[in-house]
Amino acid sequence: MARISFSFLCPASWYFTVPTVSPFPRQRVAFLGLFFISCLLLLMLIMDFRHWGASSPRDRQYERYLARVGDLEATDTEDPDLNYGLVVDCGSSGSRIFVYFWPRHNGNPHDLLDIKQMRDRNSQPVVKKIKPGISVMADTPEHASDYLRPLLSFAAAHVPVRKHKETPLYILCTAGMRLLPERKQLAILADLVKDLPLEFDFLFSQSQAEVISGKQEGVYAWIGINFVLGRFDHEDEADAEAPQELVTGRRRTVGILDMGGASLQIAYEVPTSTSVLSPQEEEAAKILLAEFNLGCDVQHTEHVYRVYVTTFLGFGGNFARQRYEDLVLNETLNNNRLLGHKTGLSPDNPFLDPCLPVGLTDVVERNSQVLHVRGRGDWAACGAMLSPLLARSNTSQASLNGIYQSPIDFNNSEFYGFSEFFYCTEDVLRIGGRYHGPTFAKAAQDYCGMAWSVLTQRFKNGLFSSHADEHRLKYQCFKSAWMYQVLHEGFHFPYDYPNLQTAQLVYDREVQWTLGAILYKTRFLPLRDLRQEGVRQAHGSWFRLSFVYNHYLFFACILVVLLAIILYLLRLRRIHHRQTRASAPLNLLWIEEVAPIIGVQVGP
Ligand SMILES: Nc1nc2c(ncn2[C@@H]2O[C@H](COP(=O)(O)OP(=O)(O)OP(=O)(O)O)[C@@H](O)[C@H]2O)c(=O)[nH]1
Repeated sequence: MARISFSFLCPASWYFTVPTVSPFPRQRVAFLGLFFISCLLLLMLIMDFRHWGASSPRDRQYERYLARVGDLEATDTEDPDLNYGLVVDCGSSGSRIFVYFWPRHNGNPHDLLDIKQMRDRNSQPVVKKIKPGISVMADTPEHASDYLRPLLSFAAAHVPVRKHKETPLYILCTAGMRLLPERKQLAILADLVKDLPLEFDFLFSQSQAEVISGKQEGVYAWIGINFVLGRFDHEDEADAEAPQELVTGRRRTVGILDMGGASLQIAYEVPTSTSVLSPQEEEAAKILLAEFNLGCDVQHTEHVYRVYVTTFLGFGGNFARQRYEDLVLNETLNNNRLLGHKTGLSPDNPFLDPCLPVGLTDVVERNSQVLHVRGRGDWAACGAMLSPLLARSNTSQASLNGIYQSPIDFNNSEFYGFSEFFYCTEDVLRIGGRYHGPTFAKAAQDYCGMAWSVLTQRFKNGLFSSHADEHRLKYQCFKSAWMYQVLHEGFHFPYDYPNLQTAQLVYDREVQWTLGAILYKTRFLPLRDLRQEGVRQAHGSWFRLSFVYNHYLFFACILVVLLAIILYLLRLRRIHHRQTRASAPLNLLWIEEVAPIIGVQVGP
């Protein structure tokens, strides 16, 4: 048995033997070896391609952590690769501008743009708020652009000037404007479209200034929070932070409750097949369902979401108070007329309002009618008085205003409450975060029962949140009772529902519907980036797959070449053996022929 050493290829100890009895098996072994190694390499290549662009779950979690930390840092305005976008939220109680930015799209068509709120040099979010709402310009629409100027000047000072031209500006108006006649809405928007481009260089056209529907507002809020929570990530089960959150291969999304000054929104994802409905309910459900694709391409159907979304105009905290005052004024004056009373007609005979803190005095005026009120801070009585304002119907499938509500699985769901849901729990009660019905009710009841003089003293002593103002103090009792009624009586949330978080910041990001709006409006931008990238790489794509780019391919080539050399050497050796055997008789012949001539003796 001959031993063939491959020491020129491998370390000295890496040698193996091949029988030399027959050259055929030896060659077969070599071929088998080549085949085996090639398969191995192919497998490695396939695995490498599968994971191309994807990192391990641990890496992903670490990347997410880093991204969250990065979110808190000042935005690098020197970075030429950053894009910016502006959203003005023109609400009923005020207007705010949010400045967002995002780096180039990462190239994965499954991902949305990584949009974040811009932070200034001091790492503070770039946001500015003004009061009152834009609807105050209803009678002087020609000055609407003057009203918004402070907000846009503020944004212009933060976004790098070289980026202004490519920075989209969206002016989106909500319930305050919705309540105006259409003619007045259009006059305000027309003034913005005409005058703002004269002064500011942002990317802005007529379609970018609009009064959005409550349904849109709800969907945007839903998109915003689910994006911040990473619920649109489509990952392997092993990658999920909480694997039970995964439903049919994607993460379970959270629902939202958003109570503004004038309107209220609820939105949550519903399964494609809901329980059996009557034809009328089926019809109602269709109107209240929004189906949309967050993918950058219509073909990416894994980004299609079906969301139940409803808006209730007049159910926001401030507007609900107005409706309540209307109700109280009308009922009191009617009773006065019928019973000959004089309740509320003078300060010394006020209407005792259970929804105001004890001792707080106020005057309600409607047209020429006046009602004097004084708080008596009775949480239970306040709740009872609010009940008619919920306008519920008798069916259990309906929520506020008798509107059909898609079933919520209260044992397997998660909700976030924004705006008034957060302010009511946090500003003065300081129990924002995880909501617990009985705890909230107790704290709100205690607040209502406090004397107004005590509350104002506590306010002066700075015992409440820095966001709390006198308006909050005054209406906290009413708003907390309203929020409680809406949640439990209107939307049928169990009193001990454990999965509601009230929030303004999530992972230190301010979660507003405006974030969802810009995500939705820029959802096709990744497609544009991907196309550009595609064109750029058209020539380089083969090169990307070449051995210079992929080290497995590089090693594969080297091994193939080396194996080819080995085979060649084996073949040479075989030929050499054959020749040696064939030349042996010749040698003998040569000896026989030549020996006599030169006198050599052959043999014994
Ligand atoms: N504590 C606190 N209260 C706020 C803040 N912003 C607004 N509010 C108050 O919360 C109430 C509701 O305001 P928003 O949530 O901004 O609602 P809006 O956008 O004006 O109302 P809609 O047009 O119905 O969406 C108002 O009474 C505001 O005065 C804030 O940042 N902190």
